[in-house]
Amino acid sequence: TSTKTKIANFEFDNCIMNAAGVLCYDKDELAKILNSAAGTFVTKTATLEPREGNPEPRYHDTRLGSINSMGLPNLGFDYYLDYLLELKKTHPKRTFFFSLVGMSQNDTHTLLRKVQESNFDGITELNLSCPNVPGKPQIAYDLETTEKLLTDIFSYFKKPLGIKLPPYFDLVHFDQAAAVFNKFPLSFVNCVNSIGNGIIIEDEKVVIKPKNGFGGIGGEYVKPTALANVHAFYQRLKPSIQIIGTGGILSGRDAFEHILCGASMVQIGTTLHKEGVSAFSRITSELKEIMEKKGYKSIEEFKGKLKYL
Ligand SMILES: C=Cc1c(C(=O)O)[nH]c(=O)[nH]c1=O
Repeated sequence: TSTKTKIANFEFDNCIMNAAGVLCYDKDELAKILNSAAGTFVTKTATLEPREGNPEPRYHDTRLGSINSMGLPNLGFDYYLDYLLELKKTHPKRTFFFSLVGMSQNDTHTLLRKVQESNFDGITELNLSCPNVPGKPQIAYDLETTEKLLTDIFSYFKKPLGIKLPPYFDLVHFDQAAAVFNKFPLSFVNCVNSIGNGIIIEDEKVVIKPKNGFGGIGGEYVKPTALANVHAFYQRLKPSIQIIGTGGILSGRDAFEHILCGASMVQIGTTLHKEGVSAFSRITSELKEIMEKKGYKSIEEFKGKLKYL
């Protein structure tokens, strides 16, 4: 039984990895994932210049998940590119994900042109769904802007590229979004980013400082929405655009459900933040156990095979 997978024609020994933003801020954190049971890693979403992010407290775990309004703190594009190029020398056979977004469309083009011209030969994940930069709407909720951005990007960007999406909640929005994405040579869509702008309260107070306590929700709260987005896009997108499933994965069972809905790779966020990298080996062995019980030798045998009543 193997949990190996392929994304953009790259092979990974394991279809389980981290979600951008969790345990991927610097080289030390990324090295922990590199040396864990995870199949690969994605960096914290990088912007052109380093960012401090929002005032703390800006992350809070709850029994059922998490809330965050980090505000895109990161060490800047060059830091992550340098590390990724270093890894080409020390780990030439491995493929990694580089998450990025500009604070403006121009910045996004500057970043992607830098990637295009660099020796980075992994996979780029363009984050179209950060819910926590005050004054900046989530790009992917504006399909006209998204289409224009992708049109411009694919006029010069020729390396593997996927997009990180916010959750959609309306079947017509799935149709409209899929119609846009199907126009482009995307390697994947990653569903879903945190559910934007929830509130968690303890006693009479919010638990995070930014935005009067409004923040992105992750964990058990979001699995039904994550599974629906994975499956909706799996049903609607052309086969060349794969699905990465993110959201509410605490166990091998949850990973199994994401793959059943059509995911070719699954990403762990809140659970990784709570448990650390041992979550990767635990979830992988739980998934393998389920596959063995059901007689599945590879994830291809049940990927997308969700049954209807
Ligand atoms: C990249 C910004 C994001 C952040 C953040 O840095 O606040 N939090 C999320 O839950 N998702 C994001 O995409």
